[in-house]
Amino acid sequence: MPADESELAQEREFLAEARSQLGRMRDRVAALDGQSAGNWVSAEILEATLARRMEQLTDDPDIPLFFGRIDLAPEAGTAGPGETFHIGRRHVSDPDGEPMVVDWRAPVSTPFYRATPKEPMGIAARRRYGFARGRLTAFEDESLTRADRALDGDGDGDGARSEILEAEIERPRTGPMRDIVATIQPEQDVIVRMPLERTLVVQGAPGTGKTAVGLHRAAYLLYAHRDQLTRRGVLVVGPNKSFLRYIRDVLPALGEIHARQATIEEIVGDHAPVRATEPADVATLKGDGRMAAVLRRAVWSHIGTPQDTLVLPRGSFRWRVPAYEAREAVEQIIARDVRYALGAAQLRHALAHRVLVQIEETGDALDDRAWDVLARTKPVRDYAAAVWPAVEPRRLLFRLFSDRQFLAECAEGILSDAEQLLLAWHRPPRTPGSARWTTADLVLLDEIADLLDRTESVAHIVVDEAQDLSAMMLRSLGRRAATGSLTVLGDLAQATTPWASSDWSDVLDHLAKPDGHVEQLTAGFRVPADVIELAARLLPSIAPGLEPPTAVRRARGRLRITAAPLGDVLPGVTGLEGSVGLIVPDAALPHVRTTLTAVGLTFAVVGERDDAPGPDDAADEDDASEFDAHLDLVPASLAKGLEFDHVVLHDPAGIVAAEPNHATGLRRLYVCLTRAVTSLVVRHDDDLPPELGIGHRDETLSEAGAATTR
Ligand SMILES: Nc1ncnc2c1ncn2[C@@H]1O[C@H](COP(=O)(O)OP(=O)(O)OP(=O)(O)O)[C@@H](O)[C@H]1O
Repeated sequence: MPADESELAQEREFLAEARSQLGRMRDRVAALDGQSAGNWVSAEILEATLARRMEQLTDDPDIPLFFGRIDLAPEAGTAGPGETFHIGRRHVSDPDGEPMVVDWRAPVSTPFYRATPKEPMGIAARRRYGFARGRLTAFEDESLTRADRALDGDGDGDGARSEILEAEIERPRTGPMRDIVATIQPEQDVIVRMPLERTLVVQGAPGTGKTAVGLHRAAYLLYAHRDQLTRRGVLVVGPNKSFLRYIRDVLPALGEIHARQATIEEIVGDHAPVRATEPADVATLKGDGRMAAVLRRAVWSHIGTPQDTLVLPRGSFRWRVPAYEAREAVEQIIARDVRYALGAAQLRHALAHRVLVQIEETGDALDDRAWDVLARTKPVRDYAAAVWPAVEPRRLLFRLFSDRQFLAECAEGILSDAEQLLLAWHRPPRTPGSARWTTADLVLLDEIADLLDRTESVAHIVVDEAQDLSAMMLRSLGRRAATGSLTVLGDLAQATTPWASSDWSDVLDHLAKPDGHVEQLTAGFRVPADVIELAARLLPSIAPGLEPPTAVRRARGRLRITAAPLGDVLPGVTGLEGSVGLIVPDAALPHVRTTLTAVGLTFAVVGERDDAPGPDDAADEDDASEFDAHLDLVPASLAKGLEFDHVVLHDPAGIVAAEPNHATGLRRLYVCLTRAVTSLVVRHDDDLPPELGIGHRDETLSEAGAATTR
């Protein structure tokens, strides 16, 4: 048997042994009894821990148990080889507790991702494994010792190109997003393993792995700070529900099921259901950071100045707190800058305390309970409520939008008259209950709720496509990470909302994390060079300071620009291996759907399930996803974050025109152009936007209907 063959056989044996040890670990956990804990609380915790452990130990035969190996450099003065570690998705140990596979997140695994010949990090060699359906089929060794590499003639390089890595990068895409745990690149790994306390922004061009890195960072943090993060929570925020369905398998595949994945609408959705949309200028103003000051004023404007004496009858006595003392108490509480609702409670206690002191002066000794009892008496409650009335978020926002005088008082010096006019309802609903709230309203309700009562903070939030969030949306996330940190992912060139950010330091300010810092990713793992080159022509118009990604895919891709009818273009694409996305202007969806049906193609429509009747969760728990279809029909507004092996982009001019202004339209087009992994067909009837620099429609048309084919 050749050396490689016998080595492969040994590795297969090792894999089989590791699998059986994983089975043993699982059996052991299954035999443990959660009820053996001392009391019901610890029993419940133990049962949950055991259940999680069982999930982590589940062996999926299609998922390789390990994907890499590092051979430590022998210690100085020792003769034999150094220790070796197999790196995998989870830890597997033998019956003596010795590790057979180490978790990719363990510190010992770091050199697998980061070591280079220049910085070998104590390892002599790195091995990568090739798998086909869970079966080990190949391995590839890379020496990191200078002596070996000098013999190969590349002693100073940063690392050899790995065929296994390339195969992974080039693999045809099918189904929802997958993890990249076997091939995380050094600059990505640095971000993944940043300390938990660090809030960071990851700016990166399309396909540079921002989403992948953000999710792996969540998995890493859950591993490195297991107790804290499972107790306090991890939140992954995505731009829409179909995107969340696209990424939902990544964390579970990494053994992590305890992160909540939600859209911003879902996060603020507890306050009221969204029942309306509104013009972009109104929504933009509602998302402006100045609204925070308006709302603060609106909430605190409720506090009145005590004018009367509080009279508290108790037995045959009538205790009194004069108005000036009550005023003093109110001022002191306001100066403490507490939340509004807490302030109300403190006022009750301050008034009660003044009564308590008078009672004690008569020689009666009272304890703290008496203080509480006094604070809860009706005269104290009524007096405090009159001075510091309860505020309900919906009622307050209802009043702000329907009472011009009140709005003017709250917005004076903050919003112009024209802006106030924009906010005011012209035909106010009759009651707060009948108001048709918009998403921007819900975000304002969330701000009000936080002015009243502190919002609970989770330990870490990963926010994707963050460039699209308004200042007020960012504030709502920032407050949910007030005692935690965030990983903010985005690309300013892909900003497509009217309220989007154009500067990451503003984003950090709105998140209340001004010390956060910005990392950049530049290597593009998705979009082939020819497609990037086309999309990058838009950059000077949409984001002058930003660079296109550097394509790491070896294939330059296929790019075709044609005016041939859609029905003629599609059959040539749908027959190809890998997923196909047909991206169309939202308004063209019904018409294109009819065309697809007419030519007999089977397809799924991205986002369609969001409109389906019934509870959202039912749709989400349903296993099938639109991303399991071979052909997806994608409204341009939902293309962000997705990728397909082959993309047909229908009617670019229509995609641009659908946005409120040309710059946003071009950014939407940039997003749509950068979804392709292997091939892109741009199909158009109208002239292409001049920024693409392709010239007139006639020039792009060849007789065959495919002028630009590379
Ligand atoms: N290190 C890597 N190894 C292999 N594939 C990778 C790597 N990094 C990223 N990818 C792949 O590149 C593709 C793009 O990644 P991802 O969607 O995370 O990029 P993005 O920067 O979020 O893109 P966009 O800005 O378009 O949302 C995915 O298929 C991902 O699996």
